Amino acid sequence: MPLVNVIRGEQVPVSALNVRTPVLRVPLWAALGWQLVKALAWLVKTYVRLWYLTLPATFLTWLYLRYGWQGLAILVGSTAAIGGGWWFAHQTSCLRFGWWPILARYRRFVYRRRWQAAMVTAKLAVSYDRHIVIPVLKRVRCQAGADRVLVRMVTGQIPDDFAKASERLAHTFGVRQVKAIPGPAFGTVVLVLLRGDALHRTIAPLPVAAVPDFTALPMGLCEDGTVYMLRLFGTQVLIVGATGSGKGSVIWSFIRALAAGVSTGLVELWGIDPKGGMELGMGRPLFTRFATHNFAQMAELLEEAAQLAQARAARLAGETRQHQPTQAEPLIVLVIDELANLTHYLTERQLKDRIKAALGIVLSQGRAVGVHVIAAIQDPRKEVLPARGLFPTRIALRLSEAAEVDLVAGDGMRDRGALCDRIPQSQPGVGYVALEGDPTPMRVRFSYLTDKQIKQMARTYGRFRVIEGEATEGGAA
Ligand SMILES: Nc1ncnc2c1ncn2[C@@H]1O[C@H](COP(=O)(O)OP(=O)(O)OP(=O)(O)O)[C@@H](O)[C@H]1O
Repeated sequence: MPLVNVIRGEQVPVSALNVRTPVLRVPLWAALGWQLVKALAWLVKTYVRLWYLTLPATFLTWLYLRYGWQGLAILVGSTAAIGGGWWFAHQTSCLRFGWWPILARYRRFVYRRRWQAAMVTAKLAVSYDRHIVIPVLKRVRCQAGADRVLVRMVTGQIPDDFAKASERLAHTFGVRQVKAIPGPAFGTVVLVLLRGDALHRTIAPLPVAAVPDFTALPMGLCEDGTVYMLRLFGTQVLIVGATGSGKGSVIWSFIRALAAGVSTGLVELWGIDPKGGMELGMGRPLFTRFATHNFAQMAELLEEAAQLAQARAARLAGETRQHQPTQAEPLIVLVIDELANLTHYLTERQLKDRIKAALGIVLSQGRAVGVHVIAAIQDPRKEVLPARGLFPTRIALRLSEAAEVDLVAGDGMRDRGALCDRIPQSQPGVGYVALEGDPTPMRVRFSYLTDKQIKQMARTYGRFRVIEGEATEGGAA
């Protein structure tokens, strides 16, 4: 039997004052004296612990007693003037070192008040050896639209326990969403409590970089206000979303990020739009190859891409692990809208098999040799898209069922906060992505290009095209 049991966490007393049946008869004055000493000790402890409240209160009381109301008025006025001056002179530092820390103190106080009840009702309190132990609220940091609460978990808990209770916690603390991410040290978890919504407005098209960075293509905005960058090197991209979820905006944000590369010949876009060119048609001059009606031609296009990937792989084997695009050997990107038309709905069996085989080769061998696929699909089920596992990067937009989320984003992602089935229809272009090195999904909104902006982009950056097998030189649509 261990001498001492170590259980990290905070013990919840049964009540503030515990009275036991006396074993020894203690005189009343001694009992009262002891309680008085305890009360004094508690007062001193609280005074020191809440120094950020007690010290200013002491100072204000002294100021009032010494100088009266004038003293207080001068202090409040000069503090407001300094704060206002700082705000107008340098807003970022004012927020970072002035406002956020003050707000964090206040929020810590608010969370602390509800902490015990929240942990117990969210089933995050642990009962051990007749004691109730709850996670410890360690620190609160505020930032625009979100609070980050560092929590030390009770021994035996893992961040996923908090992820599973995130919805309860969101309701308890009155915030829009709670995300649980592993903390900086073992045994800790960071709860990100999201308040406002940086994504409620449509995101305008982002600037086009003169030379695209294939490791960081700007696509839209993350909910923490940063730009969402997609890494294309080494991956294939699948976009999944119900009808009207904004799959088109992901495709066009992506094409825009590559547009300068298209005009300089560093990138070739090959478009496959089985819906008759409804989606990609507006940007035709950007595409080197384009197939919209003829499925045989789509199969040929995919087979050509597969051969290219195999040839490049054979040539580069042992030389490099990542192909670097040049004008002589550009990066090929197959843009496929409504992939299910090729892999599932197509009735001609032979053609379907050819397409599946070629797609499998491109997806598996093209990643490292500069032959990439970005494909959109509505239905993520395995029978609709058998090659789903060959897309390392998945973008999950609004989905109709909760069960689809893990199919698309990965196991446990819904529990970790990818609430794709909760995205309102009024927010097209909003979805969840996994960022590198972060197991929790990030909510993003992709930039939206109007038809006019797409045509304008095609005129500016379009180069040449081969449509349904016929070559047509020249940029203008
Ligand atoms: N990122 C976005 N920001 C704001 N509005 C958007 C965004 N994306 C799409 N929309 C709006 O939502 C509508 C539907 O979008 P879109 O047609 O791209 O969806 P979809 O997923 O491609 O649908 P479908 O599967 O039917 O083709 C658009 O007409 C547009 O008005």
